[in-house]
This record gives sequence, C-alpha cells and structure tokens, in this order.
Amino acid sequence: MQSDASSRTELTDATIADSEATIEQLKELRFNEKNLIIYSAPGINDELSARYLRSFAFVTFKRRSPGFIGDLITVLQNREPEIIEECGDYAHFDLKRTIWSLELLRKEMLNNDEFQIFRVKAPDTESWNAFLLGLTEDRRQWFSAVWLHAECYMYRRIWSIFQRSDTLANYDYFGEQKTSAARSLTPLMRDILEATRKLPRSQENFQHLLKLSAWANRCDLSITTEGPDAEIFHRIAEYDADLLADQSADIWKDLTEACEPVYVDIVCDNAGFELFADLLLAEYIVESGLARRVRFHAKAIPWFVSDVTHQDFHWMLNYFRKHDLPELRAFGRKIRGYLRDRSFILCDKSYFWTSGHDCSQMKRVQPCLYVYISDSALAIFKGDLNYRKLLGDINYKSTAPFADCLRGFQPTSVCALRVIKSDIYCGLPVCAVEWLTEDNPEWMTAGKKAVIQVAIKHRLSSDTVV
Ligand SMILES: O=P(O)(O)OC[C@@]1(O)O[C@H](CO)[C@@H](O)[C@@H]1O
Repeated sequence: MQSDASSRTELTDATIADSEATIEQLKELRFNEKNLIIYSAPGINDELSARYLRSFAFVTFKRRSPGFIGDLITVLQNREPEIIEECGDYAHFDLKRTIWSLELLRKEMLNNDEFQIFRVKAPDTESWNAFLLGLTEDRRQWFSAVWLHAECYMYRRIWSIFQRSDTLANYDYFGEQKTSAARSLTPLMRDILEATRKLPRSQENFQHLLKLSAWANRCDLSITTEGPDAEIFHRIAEYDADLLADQSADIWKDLTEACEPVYVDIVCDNAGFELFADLLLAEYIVESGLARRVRFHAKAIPWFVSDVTHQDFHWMLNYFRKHDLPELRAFGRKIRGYLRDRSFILCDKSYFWTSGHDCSQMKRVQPCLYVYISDSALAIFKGDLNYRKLLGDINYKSTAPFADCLRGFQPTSVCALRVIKSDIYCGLPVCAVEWLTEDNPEWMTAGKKAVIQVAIKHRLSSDTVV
C-alpha cells in the first residue's frame, strides 16, 4: 500500500511531466506558426524543404542536424589531446572558438535564421556566395530553403568554421570516423578480395559487382551507420528483392556497345566499404576490358560525414598497400599500378560536388566539368545525396522516368546506384511507394531499399575523346 506522501509525489511528477510536454508542444506550435510551416508533405513536383512538416527535411533540421552538430562538438571535446598532438598546442584555443562557432550555427538553425554569406577566403567562397545571393528571399532560411541547398550549406558552414582557424584548417573532423569504419571491415574486404580474383568477363559478374557497389552505399556514417552484412557478396542475389529498380542489364549493354576508347566516371559517395566496392567494380571494368579508364570524383572538403575526400582515397590506398594481409597488400599495389598507368584517375578537386547546385546547373556553373564527364561512356553517381543532386531535390511522381528527372543533365549515360535514405524517388513501378508506405511509413529513410537506374545516351563514334 503506498503512503499518501509517495502517491502525492508520483502525482506531482506526472503532472510536471505533462505540463513540460504541453509547454514543448506550445513552443513547437509557435515555431511552426512563426515560420509558416506547412502541415503537409511536399506535393508532386514541389522541391523538398523543411517548410513541410511531414518531410525528412523538417526532421533533419529540427532534430537530426542539431543533434549531429552537438555530437561533433562532443567528439572535438573528447579528442582534444589527439587534435593538439596532430595540430599543435595552439589548437587548444582554436578548438574553443570552433566549438563556440558550431554552437552558434546550431542556434541559427533552430531559430530558422537567414543563411550568412561566407567571409573566410577559400577557392569556392565566391561561387558559394553567388549561389546564396542568387536564392530568392523566401529560400534563404533553414525551414524555407530547398533541403539540398540548406543541407549542403550546413556542411560548407562547418568547413568554413574550421578554415578560420590556423591550426585546424587542414583537420578532417570526420577523419577518425571514416578510418575506423574502414579498419573494422578489413576481414570482410579480405574475404571479398579472395572471391573476386581473376573473374571472367561476363554480364553476370559485372552485375554482381555493380550491385555490390550499389548496396555498399548502405554504409554511411550519417544515416544507416550499420556495417554491411558479412555475407553481402555471396548473398547479393538475395538483395534483389529490395532492388526497386534494376537496370543493371541495360548498363552492361550500354557499356559493351560503347565506342572506344571507353572511359567510366564514378562520382564517389562514402569512404570505407563503399569506396572499396567502387574500387573493386573499377578493377573489374578495367581488367575485363569493359573500359580503358575509370575516373573517380572525390570531395574537395569533408562532406556529409563519410563522403570520400582525396585524402581518404590516398589513405585507403596506403592502408591496403601496407597491410599485413596479402590480399589487401596485393589489391593496394594493383590500384597504385592502375593510378600510375592511368587506368585509374583520381580527378582533380572540383568544388562543384560540394556546392549547393544540383547537376542540372553543372553546364552553366562548371562547364569544364560537364565537358570532362561527357568524354566518358558512363557516369556512375553513387549514393543518396548524389541522387538528390541529380533530381534537384524535386518530389517527382514515383513513376516519373529517371531520364526525365535529370532536367537536361545528360553529359553521357548517367547511372545512379543508390540506397534509398530520403523521401525522393522516381522511375519506380506503379503503386510501389504506396505499398511500401502502407507497410512501413518510414521505409524511405531506413536504407533497406535501393535502385540501379540509368539514362542512356548513345555517343556517336565521331565524339572525340581528349
Ligand atoms: O549520400 P549518402 O551518403 O548515401 O546519404 C546522404 C544522407 O545520409 O544525407 C542526407 C540526409 O541528411 C540524405 O541525402 C542521405 O540520407
């Protein structure tokens, strides 16, 4: 039998909890009203934006990104000794100011403040400021902007905060997460290397490695964070049930019919296991004679936590080359050989990939990159963010043809290998989205479904390749 006093206390606690919840709800209602939040999901052909309450974009800037910035601050605080070791004693003071600036950024986001132009000089400062100033008034805040623009702005703001400090300007604040994730998957990478030596040229083997590269996109450090299934390579066919679109046969056909010399471009996404799978696919493409060259596009700055930078690419190569396991050492040496004989190219830094622009703007803002990619027979875009850049974060009808959603971006055949992690899609079978949503309303951010799509561009043999 509870005493009166303890039951009164419980009642008081429950009442306090209820009133706190009510206060929180009132705050949210006031925020939504003040910031003109629309109580629906984006309509067909609307751009994704946190202005829509029922959108992943709203959840991102209301919860995920403020939490992510808080976690980044905690990581910096906990890793201060290692950072001082790497960047020098003065990093102690730069860290304090960096953390203070990150907390300011977090507050700006939660207050739905207007985007600020960049003042720290960097190769892309001018282009980023032109982009921001080109946004209409009603698209320059966190909860009104196109989601893609705001999310890219956030990661560029974080980089500019580090750029402002003398000691931390070259510090990759996502580096430790990327390298430890890669190290943890060494046994799996060794097993897959053993199973893929001297694979004969066949459509089946190509599709197998293409699907591995697609599903490896599940391993990012911002959404799915879980590692791949230890049997992913041997069980890849079982994943076909979760491939909502599979044009891998069309991609094989397009590549085998391409005019010599055949180049393939891979616009990379995540470091670690996904980069390994991309290197494996590229090795097969070159070794089986499907292409003369594979050219990798990495990010110029730390991006969306786990995206591959040039530094990550070289770290992975050295990690393999110097590893105790003979399979990894041999693979590393082979990649270095390909880089030396230009079978593999790590393309020069392009700040387009870390701009706010979507791909339909490339011809206008970075024409040289567009022409460069047009030299390839196939451009493979990896991952969810690149998919959003291809579609311009437009909420197309789920059955809209992939080629139509590129809005004129067609330097060559464009392929997307994407695990679905955000609420945008196209080229899906009729009713697929409705059925999946009925089954699990959160399916599109679970990273359990994927697409392999391609928009074919037949190149005339007269196209010169420089
Ligand atoms: O490009 P990736 O690594 O496949 O995914 C990037 C991502 O994690 O970031 C955004 C959500 O914040 C989404 O585009 C996607 O979920």
